[in-house]
Amino acid sequence: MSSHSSPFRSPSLAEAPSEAAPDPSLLVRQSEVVARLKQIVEPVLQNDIVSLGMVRNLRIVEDYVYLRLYVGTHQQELEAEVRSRLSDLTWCKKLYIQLCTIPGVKTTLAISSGKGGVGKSTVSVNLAAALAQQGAKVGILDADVYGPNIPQMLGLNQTEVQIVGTPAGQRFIPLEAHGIKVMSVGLLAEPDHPLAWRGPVLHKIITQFIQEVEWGELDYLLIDLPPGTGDAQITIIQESPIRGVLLVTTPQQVAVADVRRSIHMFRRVGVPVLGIIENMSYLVCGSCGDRTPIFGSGGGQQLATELQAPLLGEVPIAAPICQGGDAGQPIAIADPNALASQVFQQIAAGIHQTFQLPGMGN
Ligand SMILES: Nc1ncnc2c1ncn2[C@@H]1O[C@H](COP(=O)(O)OP(=O)(O)OP(=O)(O)O)[C@@H](O)[C@H]1O
Repeated sequence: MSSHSSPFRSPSLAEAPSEAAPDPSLLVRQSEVVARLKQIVEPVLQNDIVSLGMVRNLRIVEDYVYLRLYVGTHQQELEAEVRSRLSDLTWCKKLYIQLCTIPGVKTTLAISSGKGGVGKSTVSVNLAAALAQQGAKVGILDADVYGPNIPQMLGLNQTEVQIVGTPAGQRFIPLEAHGIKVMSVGLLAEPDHPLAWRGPVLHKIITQFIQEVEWGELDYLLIDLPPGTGDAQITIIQESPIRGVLLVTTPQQVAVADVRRSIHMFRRVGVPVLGIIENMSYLVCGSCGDRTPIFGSGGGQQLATELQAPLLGEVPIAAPICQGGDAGQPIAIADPNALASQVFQQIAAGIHQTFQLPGMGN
């Protein structure tokens, strides 16, 4: 990950402006606030919290400053630092900071794709497995409301979700398979009934998912997003402290065009794009080992170059990957020496290197 240009860049912090022309004095105030926030450096990534997408929804209304601070559970002291940095703004009468965190979770990453069927869930479970094999505590939140198939891919399709009462309210207890904790929208649906949630119901269920799962302590939570750039994706992105997104694509031009749209959406809302994973990149010949790019070649690399997002790995197309998904045994676990498993291990190692979580032997 480190060999490419940084995925962390300054987003536009303000919410979409209203129709009316912006008040020039508020713009001055906004730039004063942003300048101060940009002085706060996150120690591991060595970048400022604005460029890292940790501050979003900045709003200034007269003498009030409102912002959302997106942090991991080990970074909550940043709130005090933000308060202290903004304390000398003489005009600021009140500072509202909404801390956006998931209890117990250090680093939340999203797995996204521009379109369905490119292997986003396959990548999520195998990457989770590879991270767990490298010693991390990992969970997957399957938020793909249109096709929640993570439980099946981990062999959990017939399992019921437990709900417990806690002093903070009711909580879902995640399931566990292969050492990975799992919560899925699919586990709440009747078997064989489509999830037809819309609008406010969808928003409420997603928000509940993010806030009401008893994860315990996790180094990484991978959120499997629905494909595309619709309401469901935006809600999840707004409600969760996503530190970065991994975009899955296949080499075809149609898939690549959709990923391009997704990348623009993430950057617009200020979520860093950590990189691209190209799936079904090539078929390896069983006898001679030659690689055939059956869906075309170079799509992932082309995007990486054009959009300055690193190409993190190229996963081959192989029957055992599909069979492993159907059988609830991800290839990274069933056959750690397979070429695809090695690609997932490399991507997982890059993630560890980037986030260097405390308590993980760094
Ligand atoms: N590299 C691969 N080699 C062989 N089969 C694969 C590979 N990647 C994914 N598949 C298979 O392709 C199908 C679609 O994969 P998957 O469900 O992971 O895609 P998805 O992007 O999550 O789809 P959706 O968003 O529509 O749920 C599955 O049957 C899966 O096993």
